[in-house]
Amino acid sequence: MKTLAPKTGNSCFGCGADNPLGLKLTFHGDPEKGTAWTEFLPPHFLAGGANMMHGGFIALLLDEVSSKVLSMQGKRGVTRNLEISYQKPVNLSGPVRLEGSLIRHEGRKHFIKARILNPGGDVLAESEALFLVFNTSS
Ligand SMILES: CCCCCCCC(=O)SCCNC(=O)CCNC(=O)[C@H](O)C(C)(C)COP(=O)(O)OP(=O)(O)OC[C@H]1O[C@@H](n2cnc3c(N)ncnc32)[C@H](O)[C@@H]1OP(=O)(O)O
Repeated sequence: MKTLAPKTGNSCFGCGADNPLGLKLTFHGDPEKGTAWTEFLPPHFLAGGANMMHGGFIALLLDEVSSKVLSMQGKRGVTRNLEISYQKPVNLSGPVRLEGSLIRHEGRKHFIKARILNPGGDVLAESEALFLVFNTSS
């Protein structure tokens, strides 16, 4: 098990310590299994309408936890493709859990699935992403 905490000098909206507007998320994961996860209480400024999270921020969270699957393994890459299924509203009055896992990789191409769950274990949104990794030779 590995933990990635926000670092100074990193202004990433999701995980950096130096973004005053950022979420400053800490992630956990298993590099060998290719997994990453976190739990947090979404701030209300992520709202889209009523008490629901904005769809763009849902995409951000799925992208973020997907990228952390790679970070856990010491890999650096960027999102080439992100396909999202919005299944239920993400309610802003309770905590959410983000989970990501590596499906497979072909050289630099890494295929990663992710999801957002509520405390009852309901899947609210899911994604499949293609990340292109810079620092891999296999
Ligand atoms: C540094 C850490 C930051 C982490 C931040 C968290 C993640 C992010 O939010 S990153 C920000 C958002 N992403 C970006 O800004 C990336 C913008 N895009 C780019 O820079 C480029 O498109 C880049 C570098 C990803 C890829 O460019 P390029 O090397 O030309 O690759 P490209 O040819 O377009 O596609 C790569 C491969 O994916 C394949 N591919 C593309 N889409 C798909 C798809 N939907 N399904 C399967 N394969 C696909 C292509 O066929 C190609 O395959 P092959 O290499 O075998 O021919």
